[in-house]
Amino acid sequence: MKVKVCGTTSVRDAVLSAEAGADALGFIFAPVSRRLVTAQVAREAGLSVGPAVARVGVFLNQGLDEVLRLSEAARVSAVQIHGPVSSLYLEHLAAYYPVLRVLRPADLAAAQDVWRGPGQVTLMLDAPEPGGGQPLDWAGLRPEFPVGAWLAGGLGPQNVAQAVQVLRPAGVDAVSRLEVQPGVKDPEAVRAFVRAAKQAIGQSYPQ
Ligand SMILES: O=C(O)c1ccccc1NCC(=O)[C@H](O)[C@H](O)COP(=O)(O)O
Repeated sequence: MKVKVCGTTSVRDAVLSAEAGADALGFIFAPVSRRLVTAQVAREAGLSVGPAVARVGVFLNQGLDEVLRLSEAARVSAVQIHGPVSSLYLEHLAAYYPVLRVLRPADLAAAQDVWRGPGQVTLMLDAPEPGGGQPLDWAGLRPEFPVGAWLAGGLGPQNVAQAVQVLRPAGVDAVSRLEVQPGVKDPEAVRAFVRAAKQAIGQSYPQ
């Protein structure tokens, strides 16, 4: 199971998350976000942690040209796509980058746009408001939670172990419970989140 720390806006926070053991850092390029980062800062932050840590560009309702341009400029290693997009959009993007496709649980059944062709598209289930800190109903989601999917939505140091035990996601992602203010990490919360998530792996997955 992978652990992603999202909403990275500085070199300091990138290094902090990497040293805490995060497998992936999220850089949000959606203009509506309070954690918006420039491609230049994301690139510097990504370079500061080295190639073992995935650098994920996060997008919401943005066109392909913009996603590809910003991803190239920031030198990300994967992209995360929120909002309605077509299967053609995902197909195109997956030719360039591994894709984390974010859906709300309500959209899961009708998700026709999850790409199943060549290229890597991984599902992530998140709350309706990205970065809003609202946990999903893990028990209710259990029967339909897709194997290999990631989980986000209101995860933090206090609850990530329980979420992992219930759903056994392939990855977890969090932002708002790891901050002192939007876009600024709380070092203790980041360390505790990564530690709790990694400990939960040992207790929740068959060896
Ligand atoms: O966090 C944002 O501001 C944001 C804005 C627009 C699109 C995506 C955004 N965040 C994406 C993430 O990956 C968050 O980590 C995920 O939604 C979970 O957030 P939280 O519930 O606050 O942990």
